[in-house]
Amino acid sequence: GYYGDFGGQFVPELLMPPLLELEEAMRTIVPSEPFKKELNALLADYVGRPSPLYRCPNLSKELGFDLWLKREDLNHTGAHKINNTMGQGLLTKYMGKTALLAETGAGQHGVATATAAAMLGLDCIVYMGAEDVVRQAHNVKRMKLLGAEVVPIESGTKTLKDAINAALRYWIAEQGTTHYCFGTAAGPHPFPLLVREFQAVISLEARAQCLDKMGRLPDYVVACVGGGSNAIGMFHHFVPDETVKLIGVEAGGTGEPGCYHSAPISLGTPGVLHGMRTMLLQTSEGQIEPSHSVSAGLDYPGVGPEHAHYGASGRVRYDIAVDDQALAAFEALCRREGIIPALESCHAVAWVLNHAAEIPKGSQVVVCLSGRGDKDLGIIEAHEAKL
Ligand SMILES: Cc1ncc(COP(=O)(O)O)c(/C=N/[C@H](C(=O)O)[C@@H](O)C(C)C)c1O
Repeated sequence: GYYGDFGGQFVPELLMPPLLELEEAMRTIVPSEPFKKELNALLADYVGRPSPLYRCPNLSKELGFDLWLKREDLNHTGAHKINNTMGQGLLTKYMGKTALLAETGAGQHGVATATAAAMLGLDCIVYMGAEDVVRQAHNVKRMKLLGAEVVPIESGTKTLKDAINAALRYWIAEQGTTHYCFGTAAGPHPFPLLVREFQAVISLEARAQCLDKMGRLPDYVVACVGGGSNAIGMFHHFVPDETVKLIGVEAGGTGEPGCYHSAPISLGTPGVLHGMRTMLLQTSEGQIEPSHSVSAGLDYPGVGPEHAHYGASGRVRYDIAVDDQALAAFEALCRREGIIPALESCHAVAWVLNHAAEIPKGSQVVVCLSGRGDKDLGIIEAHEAKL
C-alpha cells in the first residue's frame, strides 16, 4: 500500500488481523457483481447519484471563464462522505460484522456513517473531538437522531487527530464485530485505497459530464484537501489526462505569520501518523503540532499518502487558501449563485477567485463542491462582521 515514498501500514500488531481481513474483503467482495449491483443501486436511489456538474452563470460571466461545480453537496446528508460510508457500510454487512465505528471532525462523515448504519441495520459509534462537538453541533444532533452514539474526546487538542487515536484503540478491542469506517483517504493500508475506490465515482461521473457538456476535458480540476478523500475522488479519473491541471487546496488558517494552519503538503515534513507515512505538521522532534482552520473538516495535521506522493511527483499543484478567503468565497456563492456551501469546499472556490488573473479567458474550471453549509452557520455567525 505505497504511493511513492508514502503510505504503508505502521500499526501495532494487534491491528493487523482486521486490516488483513479488510484487504481480503477488498479483493473478493468489492469487485463482485452482487456487491457492485447493490452499491450502485443505493448510490442512485438512496444517495441520489449522479451528482450534477453545474455551470455557475453569474460568477462565470464575471470571471471570463466557465466555473463548474461538481455538486456533492446535493448528495443525501449533504456532502461527499456518503459515497464512502455506503461502500464501507455495505462491505461491513457482506463481511458479517454488526457495527460501524467512525471518527469525525466536521461531523459530515459521522452523519454519513450513522446514515449508512441506520439504513443497513448496523450499530454505530462515532468518536468526535470535544471542540468539534461544539463547533459542529448541527451534525451531532443529526447523528443522534439517526441512532448513533457520539463519544466526545477530551484528550489532546480535542479535534479530529485525537478522535482517530481513540477510534483506533476502540477498534483493537472490538474488531470481531466492528468495522472501522475510516472517513478519509488516509490511515494505514488499505484505507487510502478503499476510500479512493468509493470516492472515485466523483471523477468517473465528472469526466463523462465534461465531455458531454463542454465537448472536451476541463482545463482545471480543483478540490479542497483535508484528509484528502473528496480531492482524490475528484482527481482520480483525470490523473492520466495530462492536459488537465489538478489543484489541491489546503487550509492556511488565518494566514498571519507563524499562525496555526492545516497545510501539511505545502508547509509540512514527512513523518508517520495514524498508521501511514505522509506529510505532517510536526516539530523537529516529530511531535504533532496543533492544526487550525475556520473549517472543521480541513482541521487535520496530516493528509492522505497519495496526495503526499502527487505533491512530490508534481502531478497535482497544492496551494493554500486562508480563512478570510474561504469566507469571501462563501459569501460569493451565497449572494451570486444562491448556494450555501460548506466552508471546506469554499477553500477550493477561493483558490479559483484568488487565481482568476492567471486562468486564461474561456477556460473550463471544475471545482468539487464537497458539501453544503448548513453545519457551518454557527461558525459563519461568529465571523458575521467579515461578511
Ligand atoms: C464537506 C466536507 N468537505 C471536505 C472535507 C475534507 O475531508 P476530505 O474530503 O477527506 O479531505 C470534509 C471533512 N469532513 C470530515 C468529517 O466530516 O468528519 C473530516 O472532519 C474528517 C473525516 C477528516 C467535509 O465534511
